[in-house]
Amino acid sequence: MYADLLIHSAQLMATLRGYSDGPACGEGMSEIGLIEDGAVAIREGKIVAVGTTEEVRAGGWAGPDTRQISALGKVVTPGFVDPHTHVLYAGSRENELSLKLKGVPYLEILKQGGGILSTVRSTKLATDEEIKAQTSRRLRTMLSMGTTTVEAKSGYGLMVEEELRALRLIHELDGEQAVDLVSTFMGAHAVPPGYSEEEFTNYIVDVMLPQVAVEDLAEFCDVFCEPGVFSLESSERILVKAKELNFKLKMHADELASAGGAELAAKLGVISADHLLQASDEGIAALARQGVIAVLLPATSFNLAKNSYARAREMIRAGVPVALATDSNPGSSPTESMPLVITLACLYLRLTPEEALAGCTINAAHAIGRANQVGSLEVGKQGDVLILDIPNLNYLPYHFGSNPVETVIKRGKVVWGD
Ligand SMILES: N=CN[C@@H](CCC(=O)O)C(=O)O
Ligand SMILES: [Zn+2]
Repeated sequence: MYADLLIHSAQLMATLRGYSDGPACGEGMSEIGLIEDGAVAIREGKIVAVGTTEEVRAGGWAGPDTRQISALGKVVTPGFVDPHTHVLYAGSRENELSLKLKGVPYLEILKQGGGILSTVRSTKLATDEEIKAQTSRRLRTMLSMGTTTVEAKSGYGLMVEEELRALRLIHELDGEQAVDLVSTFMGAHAVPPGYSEEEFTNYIVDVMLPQVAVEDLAEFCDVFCEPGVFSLESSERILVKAKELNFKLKMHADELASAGGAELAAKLGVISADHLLQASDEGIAALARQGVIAVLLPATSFNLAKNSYARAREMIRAGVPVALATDSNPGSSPTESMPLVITLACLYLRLTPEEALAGCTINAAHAIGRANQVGSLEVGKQGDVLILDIPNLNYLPYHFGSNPVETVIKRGKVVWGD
C-alpha cells in the first residue's frame, strides 16, 4: 500500500501531536511536537505516516505513483483552523472608517443603525448567488493563507427566513469549495429595529432556535453577550434553550465591557468563550476550572484601534486553553489572514510562535469540535497540511504582511500553490 502524497525533508515539521483528546494548555501550548527533517505521507485523504524523512521512507510509503514534494528548508504544519468568523455576508463597510477615525465607538455606530445592521441590509438585498460569490472569494483568500477549516456564523439575517437562508448557504458552500465549514447559528447578533431586547430574545427562543434545530442547519449556537446588545439574562435564556435543542454553545463574551460574560460562559459550560478583552480575574479562573477554550481575536482588537488586547498570558498561566481566530467580518475585522493573526498574537497577546501555532491549529480544532479530524499531523487525521516558505518558526510572526504559505494540501490534494 503506497501513499498518494509524500511531503519530505522539511527543515522543521510542527505536528501538534498528543492533544486530540483535549486542548493544549499551560506549558503544553509550547510543546508542539517538532520534528527536524520531517515527513508526512497521505493516502486516500488521510495521514498514514508521520516522522523523520528516514522513518517515513523506511515505512515503504513511496511507490511509483506517489507524488513527492520536497519541503527542504521550509516549515510544515497542519492546515490552519479558523474557529470564529462571520464570513458569510454581502457588501462591505469601509464607509464607516471616517466615523471610526473620529472615535465614534463600535456600539454607537450599531445604535445609529450602522455596523452589523448595515450588513444585515446589504445581505438581505443580495441574491443567494451574490452572497455565495462574495463569500467564496473570501474563503479562497483564506485558503491561500493556509486556512483549511473555518467556523462560519449566521447573524446578518436576524429574521428567521434570512437566518435559515444564511445557514443553508453555508452548507452549500461547504460542499462547493475546498475549505471545510462548520456552521453556527447566531441570530443573537444584534437587536433589529422595531424590537426590544426582550421581544427579540423571545423570538430567538420561541421561533428561530426551534426552526434551525428542525432543519439541522447548525452545530453551534452563539450569542453577542455585551451590555447594550444581549444582556447576561437574555444570553443565558438563549443558550439554555439552545442546549436543550442539542446545539453546542459558544459566546461572544466581555469584548467591550467587563460584565460577567466569562463567568456565564463557564457556568453554562460553553465550548468556547470568544473575545474576552475585558474578562475579569474571576472570569479567567472560572474558564480554567471548566476547561472552556478562550478564542482570542487580536485582529479585531487591532482594527478597533483601541490599544486593548485580551490578557492571553494570564489565561495561559491560569490553565485556560487559548485558540486564535480572524473574526473575519465586514466591520470589526475585515481580514481573512491567519498569518496576520499569528503576528498580532505574538506582538500584542505576547504568545510565543509555538503557542500561536497551537492556537490556530489543534486548540482551534477543539473550539469547533473537530479535533478528531484536523488540527494536527497524526496518523488517521485528515491530510490537511501547509508548506510554509519560512526557515524557522520565529520567521512566521516576524515577516508580517506577506503570505508565508507556499502550498496548501487539503485531504491529500494540493489545492493552492504548486
Ligand atoms: N462582536 C460582534 N460581532 C462581530 C462583529 C460583526 C460586525 O461588526 O459585523 C465580532 O465578533 O467582532
Ligand atoms: Zn464574532
